Amino acid sequence: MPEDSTAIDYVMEKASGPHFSGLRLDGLLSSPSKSSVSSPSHFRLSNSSFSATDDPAAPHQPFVIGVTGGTASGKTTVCDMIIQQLHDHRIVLVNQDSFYRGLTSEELEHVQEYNFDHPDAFDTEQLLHCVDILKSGQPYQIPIYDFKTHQRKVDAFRQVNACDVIILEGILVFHDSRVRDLMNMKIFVDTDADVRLARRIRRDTVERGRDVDSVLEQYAKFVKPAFDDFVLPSKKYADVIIPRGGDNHVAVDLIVQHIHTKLGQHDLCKIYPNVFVIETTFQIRGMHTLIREKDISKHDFVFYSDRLIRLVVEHGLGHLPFTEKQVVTPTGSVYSGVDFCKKLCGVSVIRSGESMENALRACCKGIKIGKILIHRDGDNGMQLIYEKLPSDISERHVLLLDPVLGTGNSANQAIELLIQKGVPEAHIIFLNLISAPEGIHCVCKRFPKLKIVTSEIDQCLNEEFRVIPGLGEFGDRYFGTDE
Ligand SMILES: Nc1ncnc2c1ncn2[C@@H]1O[C@H](COP(=O)(O)OP(=O)(O)O)[C@@H](O)[C@H]1O
Ligand SMILES: Nc1ccn([C@@H]2O[C@H](COP(=O)(O)O)[C@@H](O)[C@H]2O)c(=O)n1
Ligand SMILES: [Mg+2]
Repeated sequence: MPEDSTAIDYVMEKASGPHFSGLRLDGLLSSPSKSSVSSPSHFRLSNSSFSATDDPAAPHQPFVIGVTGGTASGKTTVCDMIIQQLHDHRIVLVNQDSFYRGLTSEELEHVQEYNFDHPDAFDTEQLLHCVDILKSGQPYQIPIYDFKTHQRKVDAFRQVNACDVIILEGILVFHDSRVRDLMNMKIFVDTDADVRLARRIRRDTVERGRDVDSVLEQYAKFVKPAFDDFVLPSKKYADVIIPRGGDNHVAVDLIVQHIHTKLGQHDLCKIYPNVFVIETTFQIRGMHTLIREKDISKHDFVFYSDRLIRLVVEHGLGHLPFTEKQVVTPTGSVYSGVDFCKKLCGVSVIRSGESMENALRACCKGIKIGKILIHRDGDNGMQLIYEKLPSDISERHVLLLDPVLGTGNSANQAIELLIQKGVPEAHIIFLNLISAPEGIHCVCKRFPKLKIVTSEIDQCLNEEFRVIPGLGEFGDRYFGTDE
């Protein structure tokens, strides 16, 4: 909607700007703000609030973030920003509003007298139950609340599934200690009361079917007193206070960074249980450092790539089924061991996948290796050009070889072909050195039963669909065609 410079909230937004001195991080950042003398820190990150994920005994507990603040302070806006920036994680937003009790017909007749800002207006037991269920890894059907009718929808729900991060947002989520105690991080969105009132007038008249008089009346009678009685006193529980809500990009970025750190680097493995990143060591990091350097010699690039490929191949082979086998040792004793899976083949995606064939041959004597060539036709349109696969491939486990997983489009095309040839999805292991998160999402969403084994997950793809930081065109560097 275009900004109307005469609208009351536009005037208030503009007026509020200079009154805030920005953010302060205790012990990390400080601003010469005048507020530092008289008020508590505007922005505080507390380490103690991350006990759930710090506890190694509870590695799969979702990280719970509570977001509160007065009405129209920008809670939902801040949550949306966090969700957008934490795109690598499975996140669910649970709004306290969804747990408003539906009004009885008698209450509806006197709706102007109903206090929607009092803790009793919410079914907090049900909210607690919802978070409990989500924390146990099960889905939950969240009610859908209608602010126009003051009722919940009778037979419609919003299903939310198990997740890594739960964001719990609402005016009174810090009020009840049982709800507060569920949270690993507590955020208070702190926006001037006059800005909030202006926003609320606009929102409630545009979206919630109210007229200006009723909004002002409700505000004076219930909203403001409840803010003073319940919301503002809960500010003391906050780990992070965000002045100016969604306008405060610096604060939101810092929060997101902090959550990223607390969740660890390979959360994609938690999202997709079939993604395996080989355990990192300084040797592995050292080899990655070498092959990623743009000026490394071709010889060294090949040497260290081969070493890494060998590790990925060995790790991938570890995911194959085996049968038990006993042998007699030269001492005459019996050793109870296992026998390798015999029905196996490799398939390399030409050309860079061919760089992985030698490592596979070195590990699996006489292994059959097929080939697939996919032509990149625009950004998404992949075209299969050539395939040569073992005729009995449907009976084999397949190690699909491609050193870099970028968008996932060509990988999906190759996997699709293998499935068409009768290979069960669960019999495919996709091996690569470097994966982009976008590629992992793309492949795992479409083929959840397939396994991916990689040695590092990179940050992202850039606008040209290249992996960042990545290592450039692997095939050109490996086969020396970039010179
Ligand atoms: N920084 C901002 N500048 C202008 N308008 C905003 C800003 N943040 C939120 N709004 C608007 O104010 C209203 C209330 O914001 P919202 O995020 O829904 O607040 P809350 O969830 O705290 O009630 C919404 O209509 C939203 O579009
Ligand atoms: N039927 C209802 C239910 C709630 N409200 C008001 O909503 C506010 C909470 O939502 P925010 O997005 O603003 O946090 C709260 O202040 C209630 O007054 C309502 O008006 N009608
Ligand atoms: Mg909201």
